[in-house]
Amino acid sequence: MDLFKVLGSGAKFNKKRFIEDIALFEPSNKLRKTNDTSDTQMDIMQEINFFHNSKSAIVETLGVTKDKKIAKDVEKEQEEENINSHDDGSENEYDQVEEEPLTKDLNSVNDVKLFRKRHRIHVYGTDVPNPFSSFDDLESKYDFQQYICKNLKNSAYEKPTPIQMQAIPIMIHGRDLMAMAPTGSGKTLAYILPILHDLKGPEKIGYRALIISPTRELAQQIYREFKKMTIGKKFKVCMLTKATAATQAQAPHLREKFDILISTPLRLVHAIQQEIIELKNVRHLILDEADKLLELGFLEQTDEIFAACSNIKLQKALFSATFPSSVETLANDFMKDPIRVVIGLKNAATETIKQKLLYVGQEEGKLIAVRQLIQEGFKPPVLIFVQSIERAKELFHELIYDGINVDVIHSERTKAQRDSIISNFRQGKIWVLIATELMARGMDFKGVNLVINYDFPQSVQSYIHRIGRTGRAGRSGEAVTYYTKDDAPYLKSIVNVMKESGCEVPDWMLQLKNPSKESKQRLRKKPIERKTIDTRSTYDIKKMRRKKKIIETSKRRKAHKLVPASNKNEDINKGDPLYGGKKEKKDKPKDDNKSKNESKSLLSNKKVKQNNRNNKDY
Ligand SMILES: Nc1ncnc2c1ncn2[C@@H]1O[C@H](COP(=O)(O)OP(=O)(O)OP(=O)(O)O)[C@@H](O)[C@H]1O
Repeated sequence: MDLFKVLGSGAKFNKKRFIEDIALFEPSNKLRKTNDTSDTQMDIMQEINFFHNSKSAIVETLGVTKDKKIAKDVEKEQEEENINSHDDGSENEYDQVEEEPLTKDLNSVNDVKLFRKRHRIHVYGTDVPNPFSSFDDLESKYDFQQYICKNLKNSAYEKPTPIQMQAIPIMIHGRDLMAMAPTGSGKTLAYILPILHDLKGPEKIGYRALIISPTRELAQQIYREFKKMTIGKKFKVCMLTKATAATQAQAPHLREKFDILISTPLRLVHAIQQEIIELKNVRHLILDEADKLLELGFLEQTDEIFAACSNIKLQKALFSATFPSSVETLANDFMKDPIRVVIGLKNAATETIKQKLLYVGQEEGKLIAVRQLIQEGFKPPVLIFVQSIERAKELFHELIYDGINVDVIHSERTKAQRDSIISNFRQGKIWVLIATELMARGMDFKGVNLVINYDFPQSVQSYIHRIGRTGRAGRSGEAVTYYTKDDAPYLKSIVNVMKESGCEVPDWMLQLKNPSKESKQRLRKKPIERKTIDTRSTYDIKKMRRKKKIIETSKRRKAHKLVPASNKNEDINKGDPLYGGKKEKKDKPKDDNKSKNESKSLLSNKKVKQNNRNNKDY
């Protein structure tokens, strides 16, 4: 078999020119056919069918209709469906058999065990409350208020997703929770519903629930979800912005009117330090994208927020699609008798995403591959991830002349620009959106068909979250990751994720060496240096560079006075509008009620510091 054909599918390359690169990837033993059969994929897909799609839909998702065995299975399934369907419109037997445990009360230990197994719910901890199986249970078993059930019905969600089935009862029972579930599997609703149930109604005693998100864009999305779910109840939900903080600073009496607060860490810390926000009544503290918020760069701020939440009855819940083991250890340290829930496999990609790795030779090959895709025709919307703001701008300047509706989003764009881009992308006005890591976490763009990792991701976690912008809520999606010979040492990390999520991976890739811990850490700290994305003449490039250098030097001079050194390279941090602002003098908030247990600082813990230094999973 021609190895280069395998490596270069999707882009045209000069084989002679890349002869050295080919040698780089050629394994010593002969290529063998992949071991991954479509059967295995099908089994996995059926097991993780969170949104209860039919078998034929799964086949469509996998794109394996040509596989004879599966095609036969589908045919059989359809035949069975036809046989079992009744003219009177009653449910067919096939559905009843499949759905039996879903509609049954989960009374016995065995029922619960079977139910969890079927939905790939893994629980760790003591006295774990039973999951629930249908949204009707919320009203009948847990006494949820009418308005919540009505809003749920209006959202047209038929059934809870596995994370909702298990996380909601845990939160209702007041337990601390660490919840890990795939991207796009409904984690937001899994914490919104129990919070609303517990708060009952507006109380005018100040914030009682606090949700922290690493980016302003995700915070806005969460805010919208809360607004949707609180229709019919006069809850006051606040998204902390410069404007809302200023209003509350000027009119302290307004603060008590609010019930729920959503914020990015920096914005909130700023408000705490200025004594604009009181968190002593907060009963629910949620960290969305918790592993990001517990990483160095955010940890200091998260710690300060924890310290300000002084209520002894504080319930802490962490949600993410990924939890490196170091973060899990840290979380275990500050949570009280927590329950850990894992849906499916730990740190895995969503299985409805068809993942591909594409060898592009040199940097220039990436642009060729993108242009080829454009020429061949693609199905928008498409998200393209690059590793830096600079490269996002460069790629944008290249693609703007390609006759497609393309835009670029990163933290250097104004808030108004970012809001308008997100809205236009959602409405389909932008076909291709070039983005930095800022967009990788939590953003719910329902119809994204394709994610392109133009630049190889700096960690497995980044890969999982980036590609997780497609294939959401049970939909299918595609993700392509371009790689050059510089990325080759890290390839195996992504191959492992692909393999685990049931994607076909050629045998030679499976035989690659895993990158060392040290090299993974190095990559995480600093991206690979790459050639500028530019097809202009050398003369033009030099001229531009000179101009840019002058502008940058002047900018740097100004910024140096303002930006805290620790945050300079964190694009995701810049998502917080406070980023780049003057760092406030740190006065810990005064908290007379603070219990010994609750005031334990995350940073004062030696083990925590060590864990953060040895972030092993990257
Ligand atoms: N029970 C449900 N049935 C169908 N769709 C649902 C259900 N619950 C939530 N959704 C939808 O699924 C989509 C993904 O939800 P959400 O954004 O909460 O995912 P997530 O798990 O937080 O993903 P990420 O890890 O990327 O942040 C949303 O569009 C949401 O409206």
